[in-house]
Parts: sequence; C-alpha cells; structure tokens
Amino acid sequence: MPELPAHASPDLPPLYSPHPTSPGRDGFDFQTSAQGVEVEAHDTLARTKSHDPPASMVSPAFTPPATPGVSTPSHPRPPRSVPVDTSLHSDSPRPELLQKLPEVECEVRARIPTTTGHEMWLHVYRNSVDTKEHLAIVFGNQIRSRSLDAERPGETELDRMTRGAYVGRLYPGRTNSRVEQLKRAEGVPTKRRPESEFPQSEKSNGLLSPSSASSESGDVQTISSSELPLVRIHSECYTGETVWSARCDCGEQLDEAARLMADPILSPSGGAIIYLRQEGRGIGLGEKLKAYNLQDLGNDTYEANILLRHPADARSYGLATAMLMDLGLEGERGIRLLTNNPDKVRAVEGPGREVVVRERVAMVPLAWKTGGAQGIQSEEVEKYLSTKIEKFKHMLDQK
Ligand SMILES: Nc1nc2c(ncn2[C@@H]2O[C@H](COP(=O)(O)OP(=O)(O)OP(=O)(O)O)[C@@H](O)[C@H]2O)c(=O)[nH]1
Repeated sequence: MPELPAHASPDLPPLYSPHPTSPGRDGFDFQTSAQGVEVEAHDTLARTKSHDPPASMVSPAFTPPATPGVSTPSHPRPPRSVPVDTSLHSDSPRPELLQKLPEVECEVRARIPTTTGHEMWLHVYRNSVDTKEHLAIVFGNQIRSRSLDAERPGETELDRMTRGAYVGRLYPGRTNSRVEQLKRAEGVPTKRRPESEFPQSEKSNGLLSPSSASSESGDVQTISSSELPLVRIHSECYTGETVWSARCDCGEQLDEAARLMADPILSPSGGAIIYLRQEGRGIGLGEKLKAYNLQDLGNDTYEANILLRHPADARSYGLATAMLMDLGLEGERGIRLLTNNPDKVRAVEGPGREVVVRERVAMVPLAWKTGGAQGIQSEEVEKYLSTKIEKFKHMLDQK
C-alpha cells in the first residue's frame, strides 16, 4: 500500500476497513480545532451525572456547537486540565513502584520534520532494565536531555553532532556542536544566549523558570497551567498506530498528544511523549492478538488478559519517570499529564515523587468530542472504552 503514509492511519477506503462507514482516525492533524473543548465539557458533564459509561460512543446525543468558520475562535482554548495532588491521596492504593529507578541514557536524537509542517525531536533511549529502544518525542527547544548533552570521553565535534548533541540546527559545513563555539570560530561577537538555546540541563529545575523565579523578597510566583510542560506516557500499540485497527483509540491518542504539544500557544513550554515499548499493555503483540481472539469469543479486554494468565495490565512506569528526569522535567515545578489512567498519574511520579504531576489533561475520544463526526467508530472500540471505565477505572467520566 505505497499510497498510505506510514505515520498515521489515514481515512481508509472500504477495501481496507472493516467498517466502511467510519471516517477513521483523524490523521496526524496538528491544526487545532476549537470545537472539541466545548463539546467535551458538555458531554463529560452529562456522563459525570449518570456515572455510567456512555450508551453509545458512535452517536452521542449532542451536536457539536460550532463548525470551523465565523463563530469559531481564531485560536483554541487550552485543553481542559484537572489539578492533581497525589500527596493528598495517601488512603487510596498506590500502584506498586520499583524502589530504585532504572538508569537511562539518551543515545541519539534527530530532528524530524513531520507531514503537518511541525518539527519534533526524536530521542532514542537505552536503559538498565531491558534492551528495547524506548523513545522520547520532544516538541519545542526548551526540553533537552542531560545524558545526551553530557560530554562523552574522546568524542569529536562530529561525533556530538552525529548523535544529536548540538544546539540550534545542523547545516552542511557546520563544524561545532555548540552555538557559542561556532560563533567564536566565525568571529561573531558572542552575547548572552536566549533562554530557549540553553539546554534544560544548564537551567535550574524546580521552581526557578523564567515564569516563576523567586523575587528579591523570596516570594515564588505561581506558574500558570499552560506553562507546565505537557507530557504523555504512551504505550506502544502496533495495531492501533500502524495497521489502522479500530479496536482501540491508541493511534488517535498519539496524534492528539502530538497536536497539543506542537501548538506553541497550548504548550508554550514544549512537550514530550514518552513512548514506551510496552505493546499490549506489556504482554507483547503475539499475546495481544490472542487476547483479540478471546475478545471476539465474548470476553472483554480485561478478562482476555486474565484468561491468558497475564495481569490485566502488565506495565510499569519507572522508565518513564527516569526519562522525564533526564529531560529535566522532574522537581516541584511539575508537569501536565495527558491521561485518563489513574495508575499512570501516581506511578509516573516515581517512588520519591521525583516527578510531580500538577495537572491531568483528559484524553477524550474524538468521536465523543465531535458527536461521531470524526474519530474511531466501531463496536470493538466502544467495548474497549467501556471496559477501561468499568474495570480499569479510567477517569473518562470526570470533569
Ligand atoms: N492486552 C491488550 N492490550 C491492549 C488492547 N488494546 C490496546 N492495548 C494496549 O494498551 C496500551 C494502551 O493502553 P490504554 O489502556 O489505551 O491507555 P492507558 O495508557 O492505560 O491510559 P491513557 O493514558 O488514558 O491512554 C497499548 O500498549 C496497547 O497496545 C487489548 O485489547 N488487549
């Protein structure tokens, strides 16, 4: 299928789709639409009242309030986020956390121009607990990997540039990885680097960002919600992200996270998707396909894992915590986390609350937000989402 882009599920012609009427996943569209937020608030409120999963995600009983046009604001409002303070939830069971975080190192990073016109920085990590290539997909120039920027013994400037440890942009003939060094070599007088050119590792973390520096009197100004870096911990899903499966909304979630993070107004401090190689909630692709067959035999996604003698969810998030720390996203300043999964919120903070989740941003299925006009529509995805709410306690019905 050479005409299909490899990065995202396109709108598929009937030949490829088990549900020919479905508009399919909404591509990799970073252009923000304003209408979703309104619909989301309305729909979520309705669901909150009933406490039931929606009867149908295919035909929600509301009409999108606006189509893009005259009544559409020129720029979207920020995604709705809910303040979080996990330190207040000491009574609720915490997910089991490794006492020691894994060691991680960013091996290489490269600039990836995308089909939407936005760019991102793809980071490949290695770690002390498995041999998989876990990824960080970083939007914006503010977030940098400490282990990537660190000097490695005996390396040349070409080595540094080849593994992505450079500041600014590469171009033919560039000989230095660092901007200041480069300017000196070219005889350009050096001045103070703008904040965005400083690797995060050279900045103080914690509360001392430009927007929240301590004043002379020692007062600490608060950081507004949108200034918190946006983070998504995303688990690999080959079926949903690559081969257009309408059994789950994983591909759509990945696209939505990228869309929000690529928008400099919605994410002025940049964002990072930690892409963990935890296919099938940690059981692997082969086992997930067995689970699909058990689902077709009448079991839900939770039961199918149990029948295969796997935990319902076999994932852990220590790697994500360690990668976020390497990206300078630890400390009191905190992050906004895009998720509906309550376990993820607590687990990603780490055993010593190394990372602080200040806000949770809900991931509402596109079909819910648009009244079925966009997004994934299938009997299977409806069951999948209902099971997430009923059995995995996902917070999809909260404001
Ligand atoms: N075992 C199993 N895994 C699945 C199935 N459908 C999707 N997955 C995997 O589930 C993972 C995604 O998890 P989700 O439950 O969608 O989301 P989450 O990460 O728990 O929570 P959110 O942050 O709210 O998206 C990916 O690793 C998918 O491969 C399924 O039917 N069975």
